[in-house]
Amino acid sequence: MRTIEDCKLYVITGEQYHPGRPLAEVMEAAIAGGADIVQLRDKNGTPAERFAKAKFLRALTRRHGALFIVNDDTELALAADADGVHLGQDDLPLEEARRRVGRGMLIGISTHEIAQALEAERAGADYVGVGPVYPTATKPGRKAVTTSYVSEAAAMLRIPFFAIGGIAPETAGDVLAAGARRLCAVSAVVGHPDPAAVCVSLKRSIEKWEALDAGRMNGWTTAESMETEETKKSEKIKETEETKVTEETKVTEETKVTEETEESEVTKVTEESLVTEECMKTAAVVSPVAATADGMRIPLLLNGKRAWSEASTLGALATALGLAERRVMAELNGEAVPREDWNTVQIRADDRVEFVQFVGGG
Ligand SMILES: Cc1ncc(COP(=O)(O)OP(=O)(O)O)c(N)n1
Ligand SMILES: Cc1nc(C(=O)O)sc1CCOP(=O)(O)O
Ligand SMILES: [Mg+2]
Repeated sequence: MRTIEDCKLYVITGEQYHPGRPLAEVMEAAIAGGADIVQLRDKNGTPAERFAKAKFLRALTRRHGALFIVNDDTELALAADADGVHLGQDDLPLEEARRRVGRGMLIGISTHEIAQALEAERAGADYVGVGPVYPTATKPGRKAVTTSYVSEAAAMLRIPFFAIGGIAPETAGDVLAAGARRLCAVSAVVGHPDPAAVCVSLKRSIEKWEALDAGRMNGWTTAESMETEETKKSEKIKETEETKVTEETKVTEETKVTEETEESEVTKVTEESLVTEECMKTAAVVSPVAATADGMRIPLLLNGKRAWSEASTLGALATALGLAERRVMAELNGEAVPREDWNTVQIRADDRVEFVQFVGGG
């Protein structure tokens, strides 16, 4: 059976979004498209109706190896043999819910700010919802937390979190760029004529970011591994550097050759050429795997790669990367920033920073 860590796409029922279309058909399509978790959220049904739906969804999810969570109601979760229960800030307190459902059942908690999420983690929640990221008709009147809360959650939580509220194929990219790796949706999936296709699209977006993470973990040196590196004998380090030619670096070499033969004036600085191990020694920029929960690092996209920066200005970041004296240009969110402004331009969460270096030309 799937564990909560395995689960990336979470779909919640919302029968108001598919009038005339059976719950069974919609949720089966969502699972077929890749939903890993299904939650029964039914605010209007009678107890008997809710029990019947819960029993049905339990059987459906079990058949497909997906998890089944009941919203709000620990008794219904137990009666239906669900995998877990989801509780909001105004629902049953987590400690009481744990007492009722025992250790074997998952408990998820809705959170709308980082303090609530850290408290849920401390109190033993198995996962948290982080939202609503965007305003949503499914939860009217609740203020959007925006992607900055997603970034905080990504930097500070150890337990899995699901970004929720206005999640759709159109918004998923920004939410994933902010650091979410798990998404939860209602209307975009169940209100769509083709719920399976929406799930496939959301799942692909998540997997794309996971693949980027994996590439980064191979390509980046973490603070911890730097220490290990430094204890190695210098010959050994040299030997490793000579033999460590990854597919990625090969591609970079090929790209460089092509660009040089085409005599292009500028080329985007690659991670390999700029964010070297020397840079990493400053620990001002660390890979996601080395990020700690001190909350002081700014999440950003550095030359297209996710990074956490302790530097708060473009100038400090360039210095930390060893680029301050090099012939490079800086772009912040697609706009070139003159070098004389680097030290005054602040870096904010989710900024896109590109360092671009001159090659050849006049
Ligand atoms: C995964 C997930 N996250 C958040 C919620 C919202 O729970 P809550 O704040 O209790 O609001 P209601 O859903 O009960 O209206 C959720 N259900 N699931
Ligand atoms: C049920 C719920 N809880 C939220 C929270 O932030 O806690 S947002 C939400 C509704 C999500 O619906 P949709 O995908 O249609 O926007
Ligand atoms: Mg609730």
